[in-house]
Amino acid sequence: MAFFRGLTAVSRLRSRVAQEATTLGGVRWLQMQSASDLDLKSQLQELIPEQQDRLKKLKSEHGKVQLGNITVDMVLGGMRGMTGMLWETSLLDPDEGIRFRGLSIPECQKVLPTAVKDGEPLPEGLLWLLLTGKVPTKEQVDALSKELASRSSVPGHVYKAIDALPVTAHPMTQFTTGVMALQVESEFQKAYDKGMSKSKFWEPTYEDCLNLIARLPAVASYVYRRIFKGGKTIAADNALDYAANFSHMLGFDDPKMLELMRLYITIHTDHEGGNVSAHTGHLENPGVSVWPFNALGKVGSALSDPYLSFAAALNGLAGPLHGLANQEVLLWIKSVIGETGSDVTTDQLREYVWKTLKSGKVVPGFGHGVLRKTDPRYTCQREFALKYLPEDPLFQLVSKLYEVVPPILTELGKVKNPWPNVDAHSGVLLNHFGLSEARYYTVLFGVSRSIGIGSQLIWDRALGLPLERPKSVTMEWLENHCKKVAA
Ligand SMILES: CC(=O)SCCNC(=O)CCNC(=O)[C@H](O)C(C)(C)COP(=O)(O)OP(=O)(O)OC[C@H]1O[C@@H](n2cnc3c(N)ncnc32)[C@H](O)[C@@H]1OP(=O)(O)O
Ligand SMILES: O=C([O-])CC(=O)C(=O)O
Repeated sequence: MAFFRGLTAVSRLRSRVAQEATTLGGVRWLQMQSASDLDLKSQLQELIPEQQDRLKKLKSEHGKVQLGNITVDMVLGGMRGMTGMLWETSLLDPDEGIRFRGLSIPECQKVLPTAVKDGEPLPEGLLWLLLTGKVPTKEQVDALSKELASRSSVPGHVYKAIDALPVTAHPMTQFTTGVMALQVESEFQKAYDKGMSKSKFWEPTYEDCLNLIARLPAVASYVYRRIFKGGKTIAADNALDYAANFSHMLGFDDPKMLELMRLYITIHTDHEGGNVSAHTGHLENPGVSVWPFNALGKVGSALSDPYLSFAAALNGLAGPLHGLANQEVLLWIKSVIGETGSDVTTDQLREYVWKTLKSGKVVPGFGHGVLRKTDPRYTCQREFALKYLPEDPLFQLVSKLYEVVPPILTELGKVKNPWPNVDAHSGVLLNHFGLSEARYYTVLFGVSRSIGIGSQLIWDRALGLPLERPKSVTMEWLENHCKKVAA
């Protein structure tokens, strides 16, 4: 395939000194040298007018082209298979999995800058890629690391807001409260209140999103240390990259754990637009708010600022069928061991899976709303485990589950995808390096997802995407409609 042949040429391309642009598989590879090329916002400034024209042309020339039929099943089935929104930063193929601006996870691992030789991609590089569609140079990624560090200071009232909650509150509740408290500094809200013109909305959105992404590791690690380490916080080391600094503030400095955090933050960022958290953030619904901040949605249900939107997204992520599944997987694995002992046989495992299903529960970490094969985010975490922790007993149990669970789910006859998803693997990796508090895991997912949701939010504003408001109908309406169609 031309795209893969193109990829082998990427390293040659990237080593060229002269400015050069080629189009490969929808991604434009660009090697640049000037100082302003290191500034992400300047890059966007250049890209936005051409993308606005592209959207205008698409609308005017192809606005009436049909994308498929909507069936009653789709309306009743959570809109599965219904193409209904624009999401530029990533696209999910049911068999191949996610592509970030056209690049699969293995391709990102090949071309995105790393902190160590042959290491995992730096999440700053993925942020750059999601926002611009271009693979950044190491210099661009380093500049973005510095920029995020310079934006990372968290106002004291945020910690006070978190401290107002009982320490027993779920980490996601504490984290979302912190995000809502950050909202009082929203640049978008200030600009909107001053009457800023719509054409400029993307700029304060950019400021808010970058500030939000930059500040989340400090808020998230505060929550972790408050709940699990007696409130003893660790100061940031702003010389480190984004993921390494986050790991450091959590209390984990093992170089392998830093690599894991870089991989973890990179792969959880974005999963096209229809997943619960991304879609919720896109809808920007300030109705999903957390006491005592529920009076803050004054910018209105359309154009809620990035903090409000992201807090709403986090509330969706906190559901056990979505992001909370990473917590559920590790707790489930530990409950298997608690019941059967650490040398679990295949038969015992099979029995436990059936017991879970018969009690009316799902097997966490398996199945997906869109994917129909093993999640490539699972596969890359498995490769990480094979490299760094092949002897870990929980990793071996996860490997055994890969053999045991899919045939059982297939036997049920109703599960569309029996294969493991991203959440089936993440917990055992974190647990290996000492981050064993499963209840915290979804917070890590949330920090990462800010990168995808934030990137798309900036493009939502740059492209002037409209308020989202699909039509709903009643059962009676559907029955009458079907009668008319049959007549
Ligand atoms: C980051 C992420 O969000 S990845 C997903 C994380 N979530 C999990 O791992 C939780 C376990 N998995 C699930 O519950 C589901 O597979 C979901 C929620 C991810 C997808 O749900 P759907 O799109 O409805 O899946 P699907 O169409 O295959 O469901 C059909 C039936 O199979 C069931 N099913 C699907 N996966 C599983 C599973 N892992 N265990 C048991 N039953 C399952 C569904 O509950 C549904 O049953 P029902 O008809 O009695 O209601
Ligand atoms: O795509 C989905 O529906 C769920 C998912 O895997 C994610 O959001 O990462």
